[in-house]
Amino acid sequence: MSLAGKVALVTGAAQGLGKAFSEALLKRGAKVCVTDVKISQGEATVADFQRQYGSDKAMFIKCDVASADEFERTFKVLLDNFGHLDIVVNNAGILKEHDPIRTISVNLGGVMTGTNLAIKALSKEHGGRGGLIINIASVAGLTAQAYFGPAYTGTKFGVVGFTRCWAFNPHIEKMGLRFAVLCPSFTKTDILNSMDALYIDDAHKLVAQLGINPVSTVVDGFMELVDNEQCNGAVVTVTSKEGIVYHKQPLAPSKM
Ligand SMILES: NC(=O)c1ccc[n+]([C@@H]2O[C@H](COP(=O)([O-])OP(=O)(O)OC[C@H]3O[C@@H](n4cnc5c(N)ncnc54)[C@H](O)[C@@H]3O)[C@@H](O)[C@H]2O)c1
Ligand SMILES: CCCCC/C=C\C=C\[C@H](O)C/C=C\C/C=C\CCCC(=O)O
Repeated sequence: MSLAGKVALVTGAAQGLGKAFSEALLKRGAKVCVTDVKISQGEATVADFQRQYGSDKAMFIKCDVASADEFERTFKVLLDNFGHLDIVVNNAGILKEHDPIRTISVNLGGVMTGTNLAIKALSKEHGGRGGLIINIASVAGLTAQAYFGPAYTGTKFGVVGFTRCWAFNPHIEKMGLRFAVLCPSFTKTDILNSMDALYIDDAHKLVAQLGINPVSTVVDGFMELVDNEQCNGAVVTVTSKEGIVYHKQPLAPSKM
């Protein structure tokens, strides 16, 4: 499916998975707004994208997802430049167990703020064209591990619950919105370099036991969610053992 004419915003996209998701969307014809706290790396990523895909296809905006004001300004600048928005990917995340409050502000607060702003910008009830909100959690958001960060795990469980709850909202259909959650297992990115020393050895042991995703497989899982237009509220894991798998909520939501 072509994404020509679509506009996407991806948070934490200067490097790693966010950069790879952005490039996958660009390859399919979308325009992408790359946002990140890392200014020089974000600008370099966008310069590279502009060389490959066209100067009008990508832009960079510095945005700390933990700052509601900065995030709101980012949506405004994006809409002023690209005119509309169709896909929001709340990807920015950190793994810093020594700072649980910052972990909550970025991993969960950032996803909540980004989702709420996306609902306003995309909703047909607010003058938008409808669209897709993909929130990036982790397998650690579905299954807690014995030797993996509790604060990180708590925020990722939060991302899954928050996003599923929005997907079940009865007004979503008339708003023209679709929600999805991507839950990768260990993936080869720089996030390991930012991990607390306390967890590095255990992370390496888990990786040796369970394997590690190449970024490309996680991108396949991401594009599966972009393309599965019939599916609202999908939660998909990407693991090296099982590949891309859809997960139902353990108990169905109650009906009125
Ligand atoms: N790599 C993995 O093993 C793995 C597995 C499951 C889920 N994830 C999730 O995928 C997402 C991307 O991780 P990654 O592996 O690409 O990590 P990464 O560290 O390579 O990239 C994360 C990006 O987010 C940015 N960022 C950090 N704090 C930010 C903030 N406050 N505002 C805006 N941007 C910010 C960083 O500058 C960086 O560019 C994260 O949410 C992470 O939890 C990663
Ligand atoms: C080279 C090591 C890379 C380490 C990446 C660092 C952080 C990863 C964060 C992920 O969100 C956590 C992922 C997995 C949680 C732990 C184990 C689950 C394993 C499930 C499985 O693959 O079967």
